[in-house]
Amino acid sequence: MRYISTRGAAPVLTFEQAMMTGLARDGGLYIPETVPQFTADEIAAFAGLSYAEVALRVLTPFVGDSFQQDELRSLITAAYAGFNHDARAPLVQLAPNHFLLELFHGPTLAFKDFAMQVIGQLMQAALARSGKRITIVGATSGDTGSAAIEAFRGLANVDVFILFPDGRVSDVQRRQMTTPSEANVRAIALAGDFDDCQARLKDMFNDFAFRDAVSLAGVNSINWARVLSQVVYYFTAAVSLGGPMRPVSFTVPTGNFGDIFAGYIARQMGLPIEKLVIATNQNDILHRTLQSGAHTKQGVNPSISPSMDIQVSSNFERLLFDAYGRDPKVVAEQMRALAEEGGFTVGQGALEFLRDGFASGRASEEETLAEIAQTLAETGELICPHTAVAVKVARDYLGTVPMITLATAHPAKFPDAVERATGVRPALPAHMADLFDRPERQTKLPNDLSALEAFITEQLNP
Ligand SMILES: Cc1ncc(COP(=O)(O)O)c(C=O)c1O
Ligand SMILES: N[C@@H](CCOP(=O)(O)O)C(=O)O
Repeated sequence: MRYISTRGAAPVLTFEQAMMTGLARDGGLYIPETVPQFTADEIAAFAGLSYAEVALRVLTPFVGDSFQQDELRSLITAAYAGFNHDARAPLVQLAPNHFLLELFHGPTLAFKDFAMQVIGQLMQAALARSGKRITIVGATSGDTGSAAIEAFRGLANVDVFILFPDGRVSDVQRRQMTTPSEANVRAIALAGDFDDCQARLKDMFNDFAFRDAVSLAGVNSINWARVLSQVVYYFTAAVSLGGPMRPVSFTVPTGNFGDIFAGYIARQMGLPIEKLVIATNQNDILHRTLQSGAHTKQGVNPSISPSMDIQVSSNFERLLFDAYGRDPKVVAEQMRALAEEGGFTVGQGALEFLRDGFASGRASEEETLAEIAQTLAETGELICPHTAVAVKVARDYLGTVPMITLATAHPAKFPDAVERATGVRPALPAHMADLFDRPERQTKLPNDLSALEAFITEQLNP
């Protein structure tokens, strides 16, 4: 299996190389040259298997020679050992044809654990073989950061720096990043929004002198291995509702477009998915793009679903690559226009491709609060604001095909919003019960590449 860049001017890599490289050296994102296919019988055979075994079958054709089967099996098994639900990703029924896919039973209570725990295992195995040391820099709007810290804290050959937007994550999310005491992990509160964090991260990758000096690695969904690991739960969920003989639809709360892009890959691999619905909060660039064809930034507007407060949606580049018939020149030009002119217009053929593959909707702040209350009243389920955005949008697409809405975080990560909507303050699980008693450690830095690089360099060379 070979990996190519969406911008067409970076070396072609193996799975392991793409995982360790992060952003391609031409600024693009790595993507498999071809997407492996499963037959209906192969998918049907997933029924009754453990989550880890399905993950092994889904990952294997993408991994190629990078990991041997037995090694991959034991790494995946270790990755999911710390989840606190036997099914790992259980389904809960909300209505006759509407299901919630609970993705918050991992150690940091968000769907990020599904991929980050796998990446943690795979990267450690690759580093043990190479004897190298890496510096992971991550950008987070709240959940990627804690999942990355959890997966890599305490490791001798990895340093982790997480950039989060100062004042724009929930208190629980911030404390998950600032309270771990291991010296190899550092949380940086950046004066800016998530788009600034992600832009500075990409700037670091594009500064080859810095990148090479610190052996920079990425664990955002820039990294193909992140997206790949998220493909698995589309299969387990669909199969448990009768797939592939019975099609299903998914509604996905969307920000950086990694999670729903994983659903798009599952569909390409042969999983019958009728609708893939993009659900956005008031930061609705993706919904507006599907409606009008204009992909135009309007500035990030802080919301009660802060992890989705994103306007530069990184993985949309991977979808555009396909929408334009895998023409890297068009992608590179549109990404230049987004960065320098604030947007671009999607060409007619590409727009039809997007509309054939996806539906979309948006939920306002009021609608999100109302949905948290309505879901509790109707079903007894307490949902987080990100999940509520998706449940609200999904309601417009309910039909005869089962709808699976992704529940991406535990409500206790966003207790203020949930309490405001319902009067109920969700409690943190036992392993995090003392989170607010633990001392915090963070560094506040300006939204400035030189300042960030200087801080990281100094921390690595005290
Ligand atoms: C809780 C939660 N829901 C939804 C999303 C959006 O996912 P994605 O960025 O993959 O579109 C995020 C951030 O990634 C998140 O943390
Ligand atoms: N919502 C994310 C933003 C980063 O997304 P990623 O999938 O690219 O890591 C977060 O919680 O940090």
